[in-house]
Amino acid sequence: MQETIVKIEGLSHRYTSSWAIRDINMEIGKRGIVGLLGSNGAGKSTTMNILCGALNQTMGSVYINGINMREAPELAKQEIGFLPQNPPLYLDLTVDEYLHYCAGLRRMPKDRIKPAVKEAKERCGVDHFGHRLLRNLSGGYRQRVGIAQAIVHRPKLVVLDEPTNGLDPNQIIEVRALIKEIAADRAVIFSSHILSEVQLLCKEIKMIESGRIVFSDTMDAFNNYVEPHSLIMHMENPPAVEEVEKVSGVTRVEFLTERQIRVHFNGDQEIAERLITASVNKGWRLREISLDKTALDEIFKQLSSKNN
Ligand SMILES: Nc1ncnc2c1ncn2[C@@H]1O[C@H](COP(=O)(O)OP(=O)(O)OP(=O)(O)O)[C@@H](O)[C@H]1O
Repeated sequence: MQETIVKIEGLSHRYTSSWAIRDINMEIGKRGIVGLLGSNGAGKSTTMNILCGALNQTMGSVYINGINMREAPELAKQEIGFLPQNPPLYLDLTVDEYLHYCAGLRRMPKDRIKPAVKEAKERCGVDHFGHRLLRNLSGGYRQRVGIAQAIVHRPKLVVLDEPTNGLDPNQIIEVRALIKEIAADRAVIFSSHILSEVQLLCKEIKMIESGRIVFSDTMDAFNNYVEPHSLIMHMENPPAVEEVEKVSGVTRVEFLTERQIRVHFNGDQEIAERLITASVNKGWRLREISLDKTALDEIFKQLSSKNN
């Protein structure tokens, strides 16, 4: 494995009586985008807030580039850029004023702030908005400024908590491209509750459910793991179960309604073609065939319960 920028050991946090996250361990390399995927309330924000020093954990340790966040928070925070779920944008400041202020907060030497703000604005595509008040920017551009404040001090790690939330589809595409670009020379942690978003952006995935890491591997490994192994067929003239089971690759068939069946299969997804051919040849009058999307939710549930 490449050198690590983040090491988390036995991290647990309790807000009141119940645990929000429990015994989280992870290591993150110095380059590329790692996706933190989990449903609402799974514990993503809690983990990221602790990681960035915005929240003190109940138990466990966080090391950023070898620096213990609890013991030397100011030093550790210099290595991190953070875009929280609700970015702290001061709407009465201009983009320039805001980014200067953020660079100052990160203890950048005064003479380095101006060029750093210029570079961050250019990278995030907001250089022509330097004098504009944040309140007069669209949601997509505000988010770009949010990302600019996260990279202005040239941190080695950028943490983005649901950065595409609330953006329209075009803005999402733009922000995604920007995230890819800034990950070229540093580590980015990207959280989302949308699987497809993580699949598009990330090389590695950590899945968190009910406060625990339930999957941690490469995106390829995850995709192999969660590939659907069943599909749904809707037919006007469905045959007996045994007829469908004769199609090569089919392992099990179950009736969901009078005209709808779930077909479990092994291996290749060309099974759909073979089922369509069988249907045409044998007059099953197929109306619809689709990969079983509920199967994915099922896998998420299994992953969570296995690890609880
Ligand atoms: N300030 C708080 N006080 C008490 N409980 C909290 C607080 N913040 C979060 N929680 C609880 O901790 C658990 C984890 O929440 P967290 O916000 O980390 O999840 P999340 O995965 O980021 O979800 P979301 O995407 O909805 O923000 C949830 O059960 C949540 O209700």
